[in-house]
Amino acid sequence: MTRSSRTSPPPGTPVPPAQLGAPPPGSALGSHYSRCFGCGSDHPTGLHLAAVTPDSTTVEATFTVGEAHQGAPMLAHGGVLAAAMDEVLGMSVYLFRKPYVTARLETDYVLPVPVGTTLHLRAWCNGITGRKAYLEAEGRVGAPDGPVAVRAAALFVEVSMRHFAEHGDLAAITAEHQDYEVNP
Ligand SMILES: CCCCCCCCCCCCCCCC(=O)SCCNC(=O)CCNC(=O)[C@H](O)C(C)(C)COP(=O)(O)OP(=O)(O)OC[C@H]1O[C@@H](n2cnc3c(N)ncnc32)[C@H](O)[C@@H]1OP(=O)(O)O
Repeated sequence: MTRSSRTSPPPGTPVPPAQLGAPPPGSALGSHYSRCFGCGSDHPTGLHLAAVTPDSTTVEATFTVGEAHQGAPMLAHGGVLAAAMDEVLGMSVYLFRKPYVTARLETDYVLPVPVGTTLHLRAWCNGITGRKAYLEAEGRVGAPDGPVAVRAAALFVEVSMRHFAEHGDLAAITAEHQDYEVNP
C-alpha cells in the first residue's frame, strides 16, 4: 500500500519476535473490553470481532458487513472498515503485552465491499522503535487468499495505564484488566 514515512519503520528496524507471555500459536484472543465498539460482546451495535493469533505475533479475524454498516446503499461505510482495521491492528500490537493507542491510521480502499461480504482481516507488526509500533493490516474478500479490498498502515504509541485512568474510566479498566497495573 501507499504508506507515509510516519507509518513506516526506520530502515533496518527488525520485525519483533513473539513476546514472553504472548498467547501461544492458535490461541483465540479475548476482547480487551466488553463494551469496545470493535470487539466487545456487550456492545449492542459493535463489530464483535473475534480474533486468533496463528503465530503469537500476527492476528486474524473475520468481519461480515451487515446492514448496520452501510454508507452507500448496500455498500460498507469506509469509516466502519477503518474501525475494523484499527481493531485488528490494536489486537496485534496487544500481543507485545504493553498498552498502545492509535496515533495515526492510513487506509487504502481498493474494492467496494457489499453488505453480506465476509472480510478476512490480518494484522502484523513491521517494527517497534522506542514507544512507536509500526503496523500493517489487510482485509481480503471471501477467503484468506481472496482479493484485497482494504489495506491499512498505522503508528501506535505505547502509553502507560495512567492514560486510560486519566482520560477514561479507571473502574472499568480495573474490572477487566487484572493483567496490567494501573499505577506501576
Ligand atoms: C481499556 C484498557 C486497555 C488496556 C490495554 C489494552 C489495549 C488493547 C487495545 C486493543 C484494541 C484497541 C482498538 C484500537 C485502538 C484505538 O482506537 S486507541 C483510541 C484512538 N487513539 C487515541 O485516542 C490516541 C490519542 N492521542 C494521544 O493520546 C497522544 O497523542 C499519544 C498518541 C499518546 C501521543 O502522545 P504522547 O504520549 O505525549 O507522545 P508524543 O511525545 O507526542 O509522541 C511520541 C512519539 O510518537 C510520535 N507521534 C505521536 N503522534 C503521531 C502521529 N499522529 N503521527 C506521527 N507520529 C506521531 C511523536 O512524534 C513522537 O515521536 P518521537 O519524538 O519519539 O520520535
